[in-house]
Amino acid sequence: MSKAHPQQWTIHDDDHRPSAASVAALAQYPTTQIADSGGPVSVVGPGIVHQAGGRDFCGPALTVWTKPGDILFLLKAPDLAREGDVLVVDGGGRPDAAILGDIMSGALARIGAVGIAIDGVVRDVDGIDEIGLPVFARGVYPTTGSNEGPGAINVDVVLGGVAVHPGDVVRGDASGLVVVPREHVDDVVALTRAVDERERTWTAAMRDGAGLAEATGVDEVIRQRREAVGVHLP
Ligand SMILES: O=C([O-])CC(=O)C(=O)O
Ligand SMILES: [Mg+2]
Repeated sequence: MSKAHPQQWTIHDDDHRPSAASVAALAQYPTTQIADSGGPVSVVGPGIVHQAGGRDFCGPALTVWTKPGDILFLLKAPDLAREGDVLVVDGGGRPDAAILGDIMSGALARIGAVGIAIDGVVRDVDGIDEIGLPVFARGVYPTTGSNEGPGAINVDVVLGGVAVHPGDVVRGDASGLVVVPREHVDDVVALTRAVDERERTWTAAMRDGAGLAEATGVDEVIRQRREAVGVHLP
């Protein structure tokens, strides 16, 4: 949990967002297939999970770093948000001071933000459920913390052990969160399409009567792995 950031007190408004078409292409695929793509994808560490609102979103990151438990720069963040954005907050994982609730979520929803991912805890879950904006965080806690800074907006942050740069694309669904660097979104879409096609082939084969092992070609993999480790069975 860091109480300082090299760019604390900074607010950037540069637009690093990838094209809406690239974001929409990535949004077609679930986090699981994106994570399986083998491309330059970060998987947000365990512990940051769905807390309130919807579950499904995909959009470029508007990043906030805040002193753990402080809400000053979260209150400013909606001024920098654009339609389609995902608010990503590095709150150092602090568990005993909520840094977002239904008032902030409502302000972001009105601007057209599509999701919120917080390395920290949140509150006002019922209100956020009513608003519907997906919120992922480490947990819930009823009291807020301080309102004095420092913080920073649109700087490099860490979410669940993963680096997030402003404009990187965050995809969330019921399985979790993945982050795709803004300059690699199209590459990851192409790699993920191949995963989807492979899974469709398996499903079609099983629909035609194949078992799981046959459909996935796993017998051949087991044979090769046995050979590799030098096990020779009849
Ligand atoms: O956690 C906080 O202080 C913010 C809050 O309650 C809200 O946005 O409704
Ligand atoms: Mg509140």
